[in-house]
Amino acid sequence: MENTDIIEDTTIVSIKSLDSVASEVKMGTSETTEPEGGIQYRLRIKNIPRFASVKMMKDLLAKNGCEQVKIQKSPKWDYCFATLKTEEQQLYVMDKLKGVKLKNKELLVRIDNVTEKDRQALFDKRNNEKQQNIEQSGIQKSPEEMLADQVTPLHIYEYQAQLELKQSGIIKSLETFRDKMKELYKNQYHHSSWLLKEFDFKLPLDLNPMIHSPVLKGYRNKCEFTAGLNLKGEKTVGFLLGAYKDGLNTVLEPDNSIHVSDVAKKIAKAIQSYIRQSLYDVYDRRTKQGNWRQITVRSQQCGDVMIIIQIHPQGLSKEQIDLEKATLLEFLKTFAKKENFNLISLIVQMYDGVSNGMSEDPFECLFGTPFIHEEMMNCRFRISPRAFFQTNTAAAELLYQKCGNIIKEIYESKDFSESPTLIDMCCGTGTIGIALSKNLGTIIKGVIGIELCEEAIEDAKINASLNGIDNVEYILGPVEKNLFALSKFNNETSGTAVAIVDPPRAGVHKNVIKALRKCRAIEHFIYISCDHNAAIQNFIDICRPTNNNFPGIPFKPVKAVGVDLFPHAKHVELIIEFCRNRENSEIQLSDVPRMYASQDIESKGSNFTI
Ligand SMILES: C[S@@+](CC[C@H](N)C(=O)[O-])C[C@H]1O[C@@H](n2cnc3c(N)ncnc32)[C@H](O)[C@@H]1O
Repeated sequence: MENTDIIEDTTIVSIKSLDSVASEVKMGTSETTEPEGGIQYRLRIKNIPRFASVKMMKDLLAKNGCEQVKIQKSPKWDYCFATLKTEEQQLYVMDKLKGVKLKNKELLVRIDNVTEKDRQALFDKRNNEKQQNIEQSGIQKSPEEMLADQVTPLHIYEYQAQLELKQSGIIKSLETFRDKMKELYKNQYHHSSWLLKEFDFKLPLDLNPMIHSPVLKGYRNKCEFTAGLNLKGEKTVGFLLGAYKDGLNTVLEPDNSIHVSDVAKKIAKAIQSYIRQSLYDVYDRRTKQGNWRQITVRSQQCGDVMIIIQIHPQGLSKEQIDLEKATLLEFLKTFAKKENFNLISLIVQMYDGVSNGMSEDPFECLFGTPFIHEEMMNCRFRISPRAFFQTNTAAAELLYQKCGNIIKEIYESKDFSESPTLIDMCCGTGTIGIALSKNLGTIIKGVIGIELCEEAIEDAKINASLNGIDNVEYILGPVEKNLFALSKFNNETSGTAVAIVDPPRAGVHKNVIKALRKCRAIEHFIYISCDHNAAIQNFIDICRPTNNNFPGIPFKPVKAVGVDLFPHAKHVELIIEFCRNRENSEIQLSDVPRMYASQDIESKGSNFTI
């Protein structure tokens, strides 16, 4: 639900001391403690490329003896902020960055401290600006309509029109991809006849009609609600209207949110009434006061419900916290019984940091098990609180089935001497590998899953045995750092492999694409993207001509299909099947469609633009 452009690294603020100066600098180790005196010791680091990521800046600082500094950077900025806990640390970092260059440009570092008063004034200014913009736009919308536009921006369209909009978004991304490929293959038409083929929409692949979501209302199995104040100043559990960065801090109930399930709405309302009677305030992100922060409800298709309540412990004694937990537990157990839902897991997280969302702080399970289950594709999956699970189970089932059908078609249509190993990259709780292994039988020889989230990997291991899949291996860590899982297939005897890459919105690191290209055992793979626009660069790198940076035989796209997991919202999942592009003989003139044939292919191709 959150929408933040600013990528913020919220890890602890501490500096590794490399010399005697540093050893005098005593660093705190917890990000969660507020800076002394309400001052944020901030450095503005200028002269950096816009594309520099938080990680790149962190690595640069670490290389210069400053480790784990909190960095804020938006992809649009040619600067970033580094926040330190004390003035000493600030001066230390400033000193260390003197004369340091990034991409041949010397960094410009200046102190840009923020006091609590400044921060609140900025918040108020943005809030006023936002209100003025709304007034000036002349569009009179109720707060409920504004919230609906924000969380389900396509809600005003009929479902068919929503699908058409999403399909045209996919076409646009694929056209951008196609145009870029044409540029890259400009003088190498003999390697890219696939770009000349005209499929539907003049795209160089078959784009199938969108697969609809079988459920249009209340489909989300996970909702993150904020505890805050509504427009009347009453404690409310629901969605934040607008974004905090715009100075907005109002929370509205999810009653009219079409994608929220009935059970999640009921739970939000019940916890709201509980909080309204509580002596403790909701957490105010402007003043950083208050206790009730966030309520996450996971309500699975199979009936399992998990509730996670996040509380800021400030001002509360241990006795008060214990009493609150016990009262909450009784309240929610009774409520679940009365409303007849299956409360499987009630979890509390105490979190005193300033960032929003789920933190790394521990969870305490007050009731039931620290996980729930979901059922799909004839399988049962355990899901831990931090593990990713597709938010629309019924539509995710269609997504996985489609991937299964693609693999089935590939391996049944050709005479493959042996079944491939399925490499499930970014496997979450192991859903795709396990579901396909179980449903495709001997077509899949075994599964290797790679995933960043430790809890998800633990779930995946349990899920494999829950579903009787034994030929599995799970690797914990970022895919880009575990590429041995692919390179080990370069051995002649290691057999064949098929990969499914299902990364988060930004796509995968380019080293993953390079490794896929270099992996001799992979002839086909499937890329599932939940942000086709952001994935274009990955698609380009998958198919670009071979060079020193991108070795290996390039792939070409074969077919694509959108699967709508998010009715009323803008996102859509896009599946693209890629296969190795083994053409290396010059294409025949007769292969060139008429629109290109008029150009002089024989004239060395240098002017020939595909
Ligand atoms: C879109 S989800 C897909 C999960 C799974 N395939 C499914 O369908 O449930 C992306 C997953 O990638 C994981 N992830 C994010 N960055 C990663 C990385 N660099 N390496 C490995 N996994 C990553 C996330 O934790 C998340 O579980």
